[in-house]
Amino acid sequence: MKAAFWHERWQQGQIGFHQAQVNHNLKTLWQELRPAPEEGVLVPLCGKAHDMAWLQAQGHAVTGVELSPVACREFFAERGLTPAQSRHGRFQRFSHGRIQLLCGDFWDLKAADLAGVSLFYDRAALIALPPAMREDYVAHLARVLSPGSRGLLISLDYSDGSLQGPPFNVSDEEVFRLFQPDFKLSRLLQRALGTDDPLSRRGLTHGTESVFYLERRN
Ligand SMILES: C[S@@+](CC[C@H](N)C(=O)[O-])C[C@H]1O[C@@H](n2cnc3c(N)ncnc32)[C@H](O)[C@@H]1O
Repeated sequence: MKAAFWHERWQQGQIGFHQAQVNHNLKTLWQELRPAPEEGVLVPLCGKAHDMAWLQAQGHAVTGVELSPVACREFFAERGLTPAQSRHGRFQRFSHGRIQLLCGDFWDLKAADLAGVSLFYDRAALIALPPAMREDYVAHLARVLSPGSRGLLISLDYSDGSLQGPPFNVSDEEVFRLFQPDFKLSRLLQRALGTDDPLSRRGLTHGTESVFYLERRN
């Protein structure tokens, strides 16, 4: 997926992936990480997810990484906040309180940008990427996260080919294959997508959502 694809989606407001509320799995499963409020959270490919505000409300400092300046601006504007803006390496940094959004390419993120971060949250990031980019994504995640970092991954498995991604089909086997070299992982939950899921309007008939616990190996 080229950057232009995502810029266009945001400019045209075609953001069906954006959830109107905080993700249910995040609220129910975050405690599985045994998170301490002083631990910072990385949210790769963050969009303008309400999940980041929820994470901040749990006491965490949040670092989101997002290509689109539209998404970064809207995240703060929708909360009536005016973020401070500065240059941070190759990123444009928007920040307010304990949330900073680094606007730019995830692959430009460095371990040094994540001081104090030992938690992460991936919802609709891995599954937004086509197969050829996923290995690179996981390798980069492993590169920037410090050993022992824990995170949640929410993925989507639909094998009937009924949908043209993104979101892409990522089987649980693929999740294990991608992450196992650098992460310990276990599946916390798997559930069938209901007919009320927004993806059913795009033709998805059978799909499951899985939530994984991940821990960066030492
Ligand atoms: C499917 S959306 C998910 C957004 C968010 N995680 C959520 O739950 O709403 C994927 C997001 O990744 C962003 N993105 C895609 N490629 C990226 C990259 N290389 N670096 C940073 N952000 C990227 C897109 O602009 C888009 O907002």
